[in-house]
Amino acid sequence: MSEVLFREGQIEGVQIRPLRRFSDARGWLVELFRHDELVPELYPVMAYVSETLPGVVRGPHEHRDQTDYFAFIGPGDFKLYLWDYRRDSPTYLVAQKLIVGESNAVCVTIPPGVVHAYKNISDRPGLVFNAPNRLYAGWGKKEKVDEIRYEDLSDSPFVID
Ligand SMILES: Cc1cn([C@H]2C[C@H](O)[C@@H](COP(=O)(O)OP(=O)(O)O[C@H]3O[C@H](C)C(=O)[C@H](O)[C@H]3O)O2)c(=O)[nH]c1=O
Repeated sequence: MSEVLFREGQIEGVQIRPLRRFSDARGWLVELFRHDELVPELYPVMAYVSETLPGVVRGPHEHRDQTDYFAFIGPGDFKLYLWDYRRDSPTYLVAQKLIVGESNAVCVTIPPGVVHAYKNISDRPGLVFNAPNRLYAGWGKKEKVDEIRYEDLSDSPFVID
């Protein structure tokens, strides 16, 4: 599989939007998503938060049908890796990397077929919020999970540096 070669660029259909931190004497507040800023197809149907320990990577994964809506707001900074693996995409085989989180609070929508992973590059546990447009394992958790996992692929083209 290592013969797959990616070039760096911006991936079609991935949206990266800054999140505004409303800070005051009490602390801060960040809006995570609003239906008036999303197309209906991307309206979240569930949300979860995960903690990732320093130096740890989650992914690479892709979804067949689900769009992920990640919000990286801290604590912690992450290196986010994206690889366009959609044969019908104008940016097929484009890879994109960015630093997100405490130092760059953003939300990122990742369409199906875009392989993704993130690594906590901080020296403390980091949090990531996700509000996807599909239910994990379907209604009542009775369906197959919509994900293709590449973590254990030998000679993987999805390189985490
Ligand atoms: C996503 C999810 C997971 N789980 C359970 C299943 C496992 O027992 C446990 C950890 O889930 P998983 O191993 O799938 O987590 P990661 O492999 O780190 O995947 C995560 O990070 C990568 C980068 C992603 O893109 C995924 O969307 C995100 O789930 O939580 C649930 O019960 N509900 C959920 O919605």
